[in-house]
Amino acid sequence: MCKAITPGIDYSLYLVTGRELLPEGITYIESLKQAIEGGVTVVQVREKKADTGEFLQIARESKELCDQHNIPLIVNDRIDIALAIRATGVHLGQTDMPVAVARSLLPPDTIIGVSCNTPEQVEKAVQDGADYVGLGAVYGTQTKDVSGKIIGPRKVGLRLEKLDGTNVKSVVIGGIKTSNVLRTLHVSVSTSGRTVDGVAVVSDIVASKTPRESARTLASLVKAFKLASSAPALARPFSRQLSDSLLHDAAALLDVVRKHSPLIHQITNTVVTNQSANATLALGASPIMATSPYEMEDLQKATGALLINFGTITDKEGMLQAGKFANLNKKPVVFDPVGVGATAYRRSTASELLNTWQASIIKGNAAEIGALADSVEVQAKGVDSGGSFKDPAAVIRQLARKERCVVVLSGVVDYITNGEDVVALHNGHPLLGQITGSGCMLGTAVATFAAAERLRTLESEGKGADEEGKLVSGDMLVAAVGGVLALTVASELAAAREDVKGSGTFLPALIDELGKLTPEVIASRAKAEVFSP
Ligand SMILES: Cc1ncc(COP(=O)(O)OP(=O)(O)O)c(N)n1
Ligand SMILES: Cc1ncsc1CCOP(=O)(O)O
Repeated sequence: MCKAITPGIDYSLYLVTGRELLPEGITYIESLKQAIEGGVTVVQVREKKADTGEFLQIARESKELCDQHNIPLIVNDRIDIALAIRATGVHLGQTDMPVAVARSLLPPDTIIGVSCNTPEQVEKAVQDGADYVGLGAVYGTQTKDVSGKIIGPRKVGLRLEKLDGTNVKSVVIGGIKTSNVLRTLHVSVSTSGRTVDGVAVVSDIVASKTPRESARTLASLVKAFKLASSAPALARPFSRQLSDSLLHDAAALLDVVRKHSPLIHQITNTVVTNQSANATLALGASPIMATSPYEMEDLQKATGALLINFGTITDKEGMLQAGKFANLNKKPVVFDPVGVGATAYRRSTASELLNTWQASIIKGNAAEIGALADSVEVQAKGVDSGGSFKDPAAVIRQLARKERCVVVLSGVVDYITNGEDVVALHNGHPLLGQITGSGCMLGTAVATFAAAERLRTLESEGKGADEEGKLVSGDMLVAAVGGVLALTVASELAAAREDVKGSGTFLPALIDELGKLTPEVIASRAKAEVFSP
């Protein structure tokens, strides 16, 4: 449909009003004024209970205030009110007036936004000529009944894909707040790399006693995210020489581990807890194996990184809380979805965990990675993997893009990707496959190196201007390469020892060799191949 060119609205922080949520002691207009002063970039007047006269009055007052601050005003549902106050736009739901009818009634340059819950609704909104779409509900919320309509942050990208090749803008809505806005923006990306233009918020601003500060915090996080994501991507075009520098950087992290001895918080399975804690100590870090949800808020302030391994899922609430607070404190989160393909409960738990927090690195064997990537090529045998992929690089790249994190595929050859470059590591000894928990120790080593990489970045580069907009500092590809090399190189050294006669003597020797490793030994023994897309 042919329509006027969209004037440049800044959708970064889109306030949807909600008078019923105002705290005692603050008027609607005062709250709106403070929100605008705090950095709201567009306002929608949403009145679900007011009669026409009252709605008109509120809309008029809102328009006057918005005009004073040069902020566009959108009216929810009501074309007549939008016309009466000469609003910048209207926002229409799926059961409201069709876009074409609204457009025929409104001045030609009026902005029309449409609520979309499904990808098909986005497709239709585009065809109908919407200027922007409100995608939601992303999370549950008390502000509106969204039962049966919660998308989850990891599914926003599927809706954004429908905007490819168009100039239609998008905001996410539903349960967005200061504590989840960075994670929501980070994961709301289509496979083509399209991100949302802004976040729409009701309660986190309107129900606040200090709406100016609430809006300021949200606005600053959205701005910081945009700054961080517009920074040039990893400036490490791969060549043989650069792969050497990657290996060197990865190996050097061992010295950072030994210097800082970061606390590595591990919620892991009962089979391997002790051995993973010993591996952490041997590398030079400090293990803490706490599982209670009640201590996660405090703990994540002190940790260097978090490992969540759900081999025996007895403490799901602890896993949910730990990851949430690790994200809030910008600590790396390594997820080891042990046996995820084996049961429906594991699959739904993995989904719940990944919807609640952002993993920095996902590590799994072929069956686990296959299950998360929705591939049926490799099947699980209990928690073990029953084979390998024809094109492992393609599978992990796709998963890394979908989950917006680094992915480690463990096996005879270990593959690691950030969604673009893939590193294949050919280190390791077959005895690793003959002891229980070697995969879990790999997760421990990766988490330890992730903590070191974060510390190295903060130490060497300080808090860069774009740091506020990132979920975690540092290059998690380098961290994952370092962690995998540490364990696999140590396994080769352990297996070569004369006192190692089989898997029984191999495990203590492995712990010893982890303790004796040096960055030089890791770098000199690393056998790596790097593939760029
Ligand atoms: C920006 C934005 N997105 C979605 C909505 C929801 O609109 P709708 O589906 O029409 O539901 P109500 O808001 O009318 O209850 C919105 N208002 N704004
Ligand atoms: C209007 C609307 N549409 C989908 S969710 C929602 C309410 C969002 O409110 P909050 O930001 O308080 O979760």
